[in-house]
Parts: sequence; structure tokens; C-alpha cells
Amino acid sequence: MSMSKYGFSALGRSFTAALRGFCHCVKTQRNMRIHLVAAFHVLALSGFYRFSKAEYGLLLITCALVMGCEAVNTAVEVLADGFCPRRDPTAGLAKDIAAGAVLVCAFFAAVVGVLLFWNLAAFGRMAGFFARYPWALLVPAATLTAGLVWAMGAPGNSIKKRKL
Ligand SMILES: Nc1ncnc2c1ncn2[C@@H]1O[C@H](COP(=O)(O)OP(=O)(O)OP(=O)(O)O)[C@@H](O)[C@H]1O
Repeated sequence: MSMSKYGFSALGRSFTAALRGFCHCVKTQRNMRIHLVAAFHVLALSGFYRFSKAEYGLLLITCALVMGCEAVNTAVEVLADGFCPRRDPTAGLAKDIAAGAVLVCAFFAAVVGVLLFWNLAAFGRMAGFFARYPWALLVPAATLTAGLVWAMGAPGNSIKKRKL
């Protein structure tokens, strides 16, 4: 009984730590906020599509992969800046490689996006919906503007502010 109590508290602590790490990425990384805004709008747009469960799964895995990779990239930047506060070729190369991993994921996420969302029938449904309810265009306009202001306006990469 006490074992499970300690097991659960350890699990709770590691979950809290993971959440703290993710919140740190959102607060300090502009790119992570851009990924979140993009994921929100892509999922909202998917309402016009008749995706199967497998297609939704692919969409969610793609979003998770890009954001997970961005979090690992941030971890590499934090480690490199923490252990090599001065310019160092190894730290620089590690950062380049981590950024390259994000780039690969983002490129293939864009390919998955085109494969899933390029659908003339869905474009027709969207056009029909917004022709019937033109005021509804205000919703994506407002959420996109608010999302971009949040993503770009909040403090950028705190790591960048360190003097190298
Ligand atoms: N300590 C360092 N030593 C050598 N080069 C560095 C160092 N820190 C950064 N660089 C170089 O500058 C680039 C940008 O580093 P920075 O820490 O600003 O990442 P970033 O622009 O925030 O990346 P991302 O957009 O992926 O979050 C690195 O990819 C690397 O080439």
C-alpha cells in the first residue's frame, strides 16, 4: 500500500517536472508557440474534412513529433548554453544538429499537411459554409491574429539573450 503511495507520488512529481519543462519551452521559445498556434488552427480546419480515425491519428502524431522535437532542441540549447557559456564549436554543432532535427520534422509535417488537406471536396464545403455565414470568417481571422500576436509578441528565446 505504502509502495503504491510512494509510486504515485514519484509519478506525480515526474509528471509535474515534465509539465514544468513544457511550460518553460512555451514561455521562452517563439517557435514552440508558433507550432501550438499552427496545431490549433490545423485541428480546427480539420472540421471541414471527413478524416478517418487513422488520418486524425496521423495528424496528431505529426503535431506531437514537431513539438516534441522542438522541446528536445530547447533542451540541447539549454545544455549547450549552461555548460559552454562561451562560443564553442561543439556546442554550436550540437545546436545546429538539434535545429536540423526540427527542420526535418517540420518539412515532413508540411508534406503530411498537403497530403491530408489538399481535397477539392473539402474546399467546396468550406467555400459553401463561408458563403452562407460570411461573418464566420471573423473567427479564424481573430484567432489567427491573437495567436500570432501571442506567439511573436511574448518574449522570444530567452536563451538567445545570453551573451555568447
Ligand atoms: N555557444 C555557442 N557556440 C558556438 N555557436 C553557437 C553557440 N550558440 C549558438 N551558436 C550558433 O548559433 C545558432 C543559433 O543558436 P541559438 O542558441 O540562438 O538558437 P536559436 O536560434 O534559438 O535556435 P532555434 O530557432 O532552433 O530555437 C546555433 O545553431 C549555432 O550555430
